[in-house]
Amino acid sequence: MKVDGRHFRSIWLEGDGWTVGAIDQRRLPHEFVVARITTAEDATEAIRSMLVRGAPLIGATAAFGMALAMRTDASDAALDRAYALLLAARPTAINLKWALDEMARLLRPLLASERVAAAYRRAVEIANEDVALNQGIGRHGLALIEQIAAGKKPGEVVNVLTHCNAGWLATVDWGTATAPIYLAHDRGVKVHVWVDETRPRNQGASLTAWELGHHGVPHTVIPDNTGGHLMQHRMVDLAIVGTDRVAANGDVCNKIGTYLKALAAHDNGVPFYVALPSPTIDFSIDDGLRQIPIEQRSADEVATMSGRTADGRVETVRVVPDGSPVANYAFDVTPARLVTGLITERGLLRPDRAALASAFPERSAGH
Ligand SMILES: CSC[C@H]1O[C@H](OP(=O)(O)O)[C@H](O)[C@@H]1O
Repeated sequence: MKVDGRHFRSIWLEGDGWTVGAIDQRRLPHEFVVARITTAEDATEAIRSMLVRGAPLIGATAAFGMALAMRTDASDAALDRAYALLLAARPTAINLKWALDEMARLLRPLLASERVAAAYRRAVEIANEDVALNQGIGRHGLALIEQIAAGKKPGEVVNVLTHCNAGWLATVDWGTATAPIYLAHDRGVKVHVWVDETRPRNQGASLTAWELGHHGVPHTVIPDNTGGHLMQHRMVDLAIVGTDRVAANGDVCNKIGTYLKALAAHDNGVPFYVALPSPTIDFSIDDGLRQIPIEQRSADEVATMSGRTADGRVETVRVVPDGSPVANYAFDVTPARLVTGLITERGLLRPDRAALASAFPERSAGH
């Protein structure tokens, strides 16, 4: 999407044909810094440190990480080492394993001499496919927003609430939850976005607000605990969030706090949609609450905050007493019963196994 009028993706193959560029999301919104990823170890650290984050982008980064690994050493042992290294970077987003499996399935049968070119070709394909999948999600989600807009009085806006960042920064481009929003905005539909700040890493305040601002989409950043109040006062027409893994029964794993938003939406009759590309579906599990691993991240992410000082410096300060224990669960699971529908590249689906298997038979086969 656009940054100061210039088109960017979140990750790309550089002109030298082998190094990988990526926006360092840890520096946003105060600094726009491009990182160079030149090894599988770099790619692993980029995922682990959240230089890149968001399920589809994590997958694309891992695919490039495998290509970088093959460039260094295309042996079977090196392939297995790179797969294991990248897989261990973060546990929850299923797109990471999906992308690694795609790469391994392609590379294992090849001669070592064929692997580098094939790996880069597939990594670029995975990135390009993600963009196309998100555009499909955008088209299907647009219909929801247009349907709500049709019921509004002239001049009234469609108020959408979103949690965390499932924008173009969480994918290669367009985003998942934001794709319908960008399309609606670009078509002149009056849309406004309530942006949950999303503690503790503030992906909403730092990333979603930054993206929407650069695209000119009206938005308001709100503390995480505000959404229920807005829903009680009919100030939210629709909630759209992303996801890191959807179980075959329609349970949705997403950023911590999503479950609480879904409860508030259910209690107030607000449609609660989850946007996802099909690589985010895990057909191997049918109970999200019990089977999806929830990442626990460092205490520092909760105990400290970073921001820009009045004189323009970016500083980090401690906001929790020294010695106070901290728990930092990065995700939670929203049961399918609280999800109105899934917005996928193949349409709007009920959050259940039958609908998912019918829409994606090629992926559900064997599970
Ligand atoms: C389109 S996937 C976005 C998804 O990923 C985020 O997690 P993180 O920032 O920790 O990678 C969050 O759960 C988003 O909804």
